Amino acid sequence: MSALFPLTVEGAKASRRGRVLVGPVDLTLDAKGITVVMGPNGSGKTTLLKLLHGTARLSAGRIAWACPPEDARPQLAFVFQRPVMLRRTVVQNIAYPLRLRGVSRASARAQALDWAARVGLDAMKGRPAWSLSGGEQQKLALARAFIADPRVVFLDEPTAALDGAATREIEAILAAARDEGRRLILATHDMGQARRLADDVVFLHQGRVAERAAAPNFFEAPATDAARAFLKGDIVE
Ligand SMILES: Nc1ncnc2c1ncn2[C@@H]1O[C@H](COP(=O)(O)OP(=O)(O)OP(=O)(O)O)[C@@H](O)[C@H]1O
Repeated sequence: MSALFPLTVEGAKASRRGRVLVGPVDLTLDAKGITVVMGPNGSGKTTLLKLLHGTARLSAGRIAWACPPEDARPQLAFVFQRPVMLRRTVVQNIAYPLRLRGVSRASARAQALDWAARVGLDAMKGRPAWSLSGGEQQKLALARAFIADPRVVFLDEPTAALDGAATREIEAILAAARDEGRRLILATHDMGQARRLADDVVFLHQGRVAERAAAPNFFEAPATDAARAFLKGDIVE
C-alpha cells in the first residue's frame, strides 16, 4: 500500500455560480489522529470534507496525497450526514462495499453481521434499511464505511441524529479506529464531541481556515475572535 500522507492542500477553492463556498484553503494533514472541523452553519465544513475526499469539484488550487490519486481513492471512505440506503436489508447494506470489491457473499455477510453488532444494529439486521430511524441509519452508514478497512474516514456530523447512549457507542468506535491507526477527519457541531475526540482542530469561518491548532491549544486559548465567540456559544456569522 502506498503512503498517503501528508495530504497537501494549497490554495484550494470551491466556487459555484461565481460564489466562493470555501477557500482559498492551505492545509497539511499528517498521518495520525482525529482532525475535527468546526465552524458555524454554512462555514464550509461539508464542502471542505468533500473537497479533501475528492467528491466536490475543485475550482482552483491543489489537493494532493503523497501517492497518485488512483492509489489513494480506494483507501478513503466518507460517512455522509444523510446516508443513502440501498433498497436491501441492513446486513446487505453493510456488506455492500465488500461485495463491490469481490469478497464472497458468505464472507461479506459474516463481516457485516459482526459490524452490525458493533454498531448496535444486531436486532435489526434483517430489516429493510429504509425502515430504520435517522439515528439507526447513521450507525449503518458508519459500519458500511468501516467494513472495507479504509485508511482514512471522513465523517460529516456522524452522530447528529443520535441520543447520548448511541453517541457514546459511536465515539468509542471512532476512538478505537484512531487507536488502530486510522485517520479520521470529522465535522461536528457537538462541542463536547470535539473536545472528547479531537487531536487537532480546523476552525472554519466564512469558508476560510480561521484557525488550525492542536486541540488543547484551540480549546484553552483560541487565537481568533470568531473562535473565542464560537466556543463561548455566541452567535458567529
Ligand atoms: N452545490 C452547492 N451549490 C451552491 N451552494 C452550495 C453548494 N453546496 C454548499 N453550498 C453553500 O456553500 C456554503 C457552505 O456549505 P457547507 O454545507 O459546506 O457548510 P457547513 O459548514 O457544512 O454547514 P452546516 O453546518 O450547516 O452543515 C453554504 O452557504 C451553502 O449554502
